[in-house]
Parts: sequence; C-alpha cells; structure tokens
Amino acid sequence: MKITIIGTGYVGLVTGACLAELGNDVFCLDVDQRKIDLLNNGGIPIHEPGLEEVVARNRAAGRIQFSTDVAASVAHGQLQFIAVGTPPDEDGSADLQYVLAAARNIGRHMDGFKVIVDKSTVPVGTADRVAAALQDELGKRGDAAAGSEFAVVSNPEFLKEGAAVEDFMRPDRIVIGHGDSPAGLRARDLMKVLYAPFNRNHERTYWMDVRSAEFTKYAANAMLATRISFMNELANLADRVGADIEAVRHGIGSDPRIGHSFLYAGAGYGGSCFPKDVQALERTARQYDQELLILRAVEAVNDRQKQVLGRKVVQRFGADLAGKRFAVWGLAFKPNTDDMREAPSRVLLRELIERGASVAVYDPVAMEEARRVLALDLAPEQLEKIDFKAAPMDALHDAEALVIVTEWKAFRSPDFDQIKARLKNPVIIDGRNLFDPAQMTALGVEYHGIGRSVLTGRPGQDGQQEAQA
Ligand SMILES: NC(=O)C1=CN([C@@H]2O[C@H](COP(=O)(O)OP(=O)(O)OC[C@H]3O[C@@H](n4cnc5c(N)ncnc54)[C@H](O)[C@@H]3O)[C@@H](O)[C@H]2O)C=CC1
Ligand SMILES: O=C(O)[C@H]1O[C@H](OP(=O)(O)OP(=O)(O)OC[C@H]2O[C@@H](n3ccc(=O)[nH]c3=O)[C@H](O)[C@@H]2O)[C@H](O)[C@@H](O)[C@@H]1O
Repeated sequence: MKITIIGTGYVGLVTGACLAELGNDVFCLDVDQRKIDLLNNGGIPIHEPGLEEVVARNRAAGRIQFSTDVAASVAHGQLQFIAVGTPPDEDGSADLQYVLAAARNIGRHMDGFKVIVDKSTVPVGTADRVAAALQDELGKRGDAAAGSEFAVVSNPEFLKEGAAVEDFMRPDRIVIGHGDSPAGLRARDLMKVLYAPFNRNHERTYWMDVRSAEFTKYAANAMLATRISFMNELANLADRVGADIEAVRHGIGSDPRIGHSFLYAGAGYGGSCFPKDVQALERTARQYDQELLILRAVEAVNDRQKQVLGRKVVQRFGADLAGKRFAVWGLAFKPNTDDMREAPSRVLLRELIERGASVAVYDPVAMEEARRVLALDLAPEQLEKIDFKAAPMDALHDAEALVIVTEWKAFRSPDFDQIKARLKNPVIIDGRNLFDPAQMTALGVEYHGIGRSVLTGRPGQDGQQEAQA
C-alpha cells in the first residue's frame, strides 16, 4: 500500500520504517529540514535499537523516502498517518496545533479519497476537529477536488521507547476506531488490509468507535502511570515500616489479577508521554466538569518521587553540599534511549548543583542530548559544575557517593572493588534497585535503594518525612 507518514519523529519514523519492512511504499514527511537531510544521508535522528538497520534496508530497497514536500506527501498515500507531536499546552491540555496543521495540509492538496489516520496521542474528540479542519480547507478550494471524500480513523500507538521496533512489529494489540459512514467503513477495510500481516485473523485488533479508541490510549498510559506512582508511594512507606518493596512486588505480582509488569518502584516516571498524557486526561475531565482525583495524586506522587534521590543524598550528606562531588550513572529517562524528556536525572542534577555540589555524569547514549537539555535547564555557571565523562568508572573519582538514576544493562554487574577504590566513601544510592542489598553490605558498600532499607539495617531512615524535617 502507498502510505504517507506526517511527522518523522519517534513514532513516525518507527511506523514508517516498520510498514516499509512489510513491503509498503512509505513517504515520510517532516517540517524539520535537518532531520530529513540527516535521514537522506543515511543518518538516524534518534537512538532506537534495530531502527537504523530497518531504515537502511528499506531505503536501499526504495520502499521508504524522506521529504519536506507537503504536496508530494499528500499525493503519495491513500493512507495519511498523522504522527506529529502533541506537547502539553500551558494548561496541561494537548497542544493540537501540529495535528491540525497536518490536517489542513491534507485538505489543501488532496485529490481523491484519503484516510487520515490519527496516530498521535490526541484527546477524545480530536478526530472530529481533524475532519473539520480538513473540510474547511477543502471548502476553500475552487477545483474539482473540493468534493473529495475522506475518513478520519484513530489508531493510537502503544510502542515503548527503547523497544519501539519490536513493539511495533509484535504488537500486543492494535486499536482502530472508525466511523460507520460509507467512508468510515471503507477506511476500516483499508486498515484491515494494512494490519493483516501483524495478525492474519485480526485476533489482536480491537475495532471500536473513534472516541473510544482515542480514550483507550489515555486510559492505558494513565493506568500504567498509576501503577508506578502506587508502587513508589508504597516503597517510601516500606522504608519507614521496615519492609522490602521488592519482596512485596513479587508477592502481589503473582496474583494474575495484578500481574508482575510495571510494578517497579524507582526514581519516578519520565519520558515524553506519561507526564503529558496524565495531565492531558485530567484536563479533558475538567473540561467536562469532572475531576480525576486519582490522576491528580499520581502526578503529585511522581513529582515528589523525582526528588527521592536528592532527598537521600541530603539525608546522608546534609543539606549543604558545597565542595562535595557526586557521581551520577544514567541520564536518559529509561534505558535504551537517548531521550531526556522529563528525565528524573534532570531534577537530581538541579538539586545537587543548587546545593553547591559538583557532579560527574555518565550515560551510555544520552550524553549529547543531556548536554543540550541541561544547557536549557541550568545557568552557564551551574552547567560548569557538571563533568561529562566518557566511561562510568571515570565519573567516580573523589565522589562522595555514586547515584544511579537509569537502569542501563551495563550498570548491572559493575566491578564493585573498583567502585569502592575510586569513590571517597563506599556509598551507592540506587534509584532503580539494581543490586541485592545483602550482597552490598557483604561487600562493604553502604547501599541505599528505594523501599529496601530494612535489608541494609537502616529501616525508617529513607522516607520522605525525615528529609522534610
Ligand atoms: N515517543 C513515544 O514513545 C510515543 C509517542 N506517542 C505519541 O505520538 C506522537 C508523536 O510523538 P513523537 O514521535 O515522540 O514526537 P517527536 O517530537 O519525536 O516527532 C514529531 C515530529 O513531527 C514533526 N512535525 C511537526 N509538525 C509537522 C507537520 N505539520 N508536518 C510534518 N511534520 C511535522 C516534527 O518536526 C517532529 O519531527 C505524540 O502524540 C506522542 O504522544 C505515542 C506512543 C509512543
Ligand atoms: O504513549 C507513549 O508514548 C508510550 O508511553 C510509555 O512508554 P515509554 O514512555 O517509552 O516508556 P516506559 O517503559 O513506559 O517507561 C516510562 C517511565 O516509567 C518508568 N517506570 C516504568 C516501569 C516501572 O515499573 N517503573 C517505572 O518507574 C520508567 O523508568 C520510565 O521513566 C508506554 O509504556 C507505552 O506503551 C506508550 O506507547
């Protein structure tokens, strides 16, 4: 099938590359000329395992092209995927300007039946706004194409960064919302053909109305964020009451009604989606005079949890960190990505530096992106306090403690003797519970995890209450 993808970011590029891999003829459009030039020169703008190979293979086979030519992009695909960003507006609602701009471009240039596929995460009701914007542009045209038919379907994306290609190629489910007008049913049939290679009998495709599909995406992210904040809140209590949150996680996860996934306590959730989508759903509810109390708490708990590592540093080393140096491993919001959006590391670094400390940092792939975003977060003299190191062990010299923010695989089995030898004190503050506290104690490491202080003989010493006192 001939497919156009509007917006060649994480979702657009992965969608385009994976659909090309299945034999489709894909046209990827973006407004960012640098991104398109990079892709046309064989580069990849994001770090995503496996993506480079898929893009290269399909470019060589002539199944994927990259361009900023809007008219050509509209002419190319009968299916027009909208995969542009939907960042939070000032009030937390999803900013739809890019989505609606894409819709207007289609209306300006289309000639014949088109299916507009909303893949961006958009609030309930957006498909109607996309249709209205497109219709408005069609209405301004004096040519024969002004009467062209179209349908808008909702096909939200559930991929995770760091596993995006795998998630796209082997989806748990495909959600498609469509209308029941003749154009809507025609669109449904085209989507059926498109997704057949992923599940021949459509056993994993959930067909529904458009609004339910739009809602499903927010409901999924809100549920996952809720699980994380719930576990983080319990982890802080576990520290106080002398229980081990990891044992609790296994204990509850074995109940199939709860399940093991997404129950890891940590340094708070980050990334481009959970924070903005939780906010946007709350905002939608407010527009309908409803308050989503649970989600408000999920957000508040997460904001507080992002400060947990800073609190643990302060508990151990005092509020005044002037002249002290700390090592930080992991900057990206999660492993296998260079994405720094809403990363907990940004909150930690700001706190350490504002308290007078200097920091040596290391991340396997996010260093360049970290330099870029930290230059926006911090004043130039604050940025100077951050030393970007080429290897994890290089960050440890003269540091009071090692703080781990992201659970990269490369951090899971480090040489603890080397860590101890390089650090000023053998202290590890672990925001992702990578290590066994008993083993750390046996190795002579003073270990602070999340919700596990009972195992290091320091129950009650890591909770938020004491830090606030
Ligand atoms: N990043 C992720 O893991 C996931 C993101 N989503 C959703 O997908 C959407 C896209 O997210 P990302 O891919 O992360 O965003 P992104 O910021 O990486 O990419 C968006 C791209 O759209 C381009 N763009 C903006 N306006 C345009 C226009 N009028 N025409 C053509 N291109 C235009 C931008 O230049 C940018 O390259 C968002 O709604 C997000 O919530 C959904 C699932 C996963
Ligand atoms: O809508 C989106 O953009 C995507 O958002 C998330 O994907 P992503 O943000 O890439 O990453 P996750 O693996 O979900 O992790 C998000 C954050 O939660 C944290 N997390 C995750 C799991 C857990 O148990 N505990 C925990 O703290 C991670 O460290 C990370 O900061 C969802 O998992 C995807 O299904 C969804 O498509």
